[in-house]
Amino acid sequence: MRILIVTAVPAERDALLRGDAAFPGNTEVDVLAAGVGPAAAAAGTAVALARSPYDLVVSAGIAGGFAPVAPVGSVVVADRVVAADLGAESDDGFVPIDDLGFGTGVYDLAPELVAPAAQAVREKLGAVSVGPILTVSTVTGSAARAAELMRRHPGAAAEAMEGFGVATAAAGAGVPFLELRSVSNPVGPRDRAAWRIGEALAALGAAAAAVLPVLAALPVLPAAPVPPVSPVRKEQS
Ligand SMILES: O=C(O)c1cccc(C(=O)CC[C@H]2O[C@@H](n3cnc4c(=O)[nH]cnc43)[C@H](O)[C@@H]2O)c1
Repeated sequence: MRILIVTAVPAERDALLRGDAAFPGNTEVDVLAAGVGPAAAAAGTAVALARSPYDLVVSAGIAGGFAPVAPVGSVVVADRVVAADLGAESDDGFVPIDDLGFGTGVYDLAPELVAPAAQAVREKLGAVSVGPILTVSTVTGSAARAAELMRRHPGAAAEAMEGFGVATAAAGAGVPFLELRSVSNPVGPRDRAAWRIGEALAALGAAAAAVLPVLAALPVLPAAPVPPVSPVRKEQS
């Protein structure tokens, strides 16, 4: 089993590398800090997958948590990732890219991965939230925006900036995907004093240490069909 974990920044990567985890001997876990935001995450993941085969891709890092589902210091396992600001504004509100007819902004994750990952975190840390994790390009900074996201995505657990990008690259390669986050701040009014990054990085490392041996012991999920990537050659006139 070869697992690629994609974080945004080196501090997240190092928290994952530090955590002690015992895998079966045939397991390899690589951790890539690909940059902040969905574009950097997608590009970094796609390059890593093009260079080397993996059986599973995990987007991991810190996140904002939606109250009361995911308090600061808690851990979230996504059952769905949503590109929450990919679409169009209109007089009637936000129109998701799915409704525009330009593809999808939603990936539902395999229950065969989500359930054992969540169970592993629950057993080790005592609690876990399972729910949609939103991917945004702009960090939410107001109560109004947080309320709007919760209205559009009932049950949303957390908000971060990379999951959908990593998931898109994984889907493009037919590789199963999971997102694992620890909560560093509440989603809501901007308040840098309220961030608990050290606490969140420690929780991330502990969660990964719990989850990785469980994932490594699972049967490899079959590769999903990949969408075509077919450039068309322009002829000289
Ligand atoms: O300047 C701010 O107000 C601010 C508030 C929260 C996070 C940031 C970041 O620039 C961190 C981006 C980085 O961390 C993840 N992250 C952590 N918390 C959140 C959040 O509330 N909303 C979105 N992303 C968050 C994210 O995945 C990035 O990798 C700045």
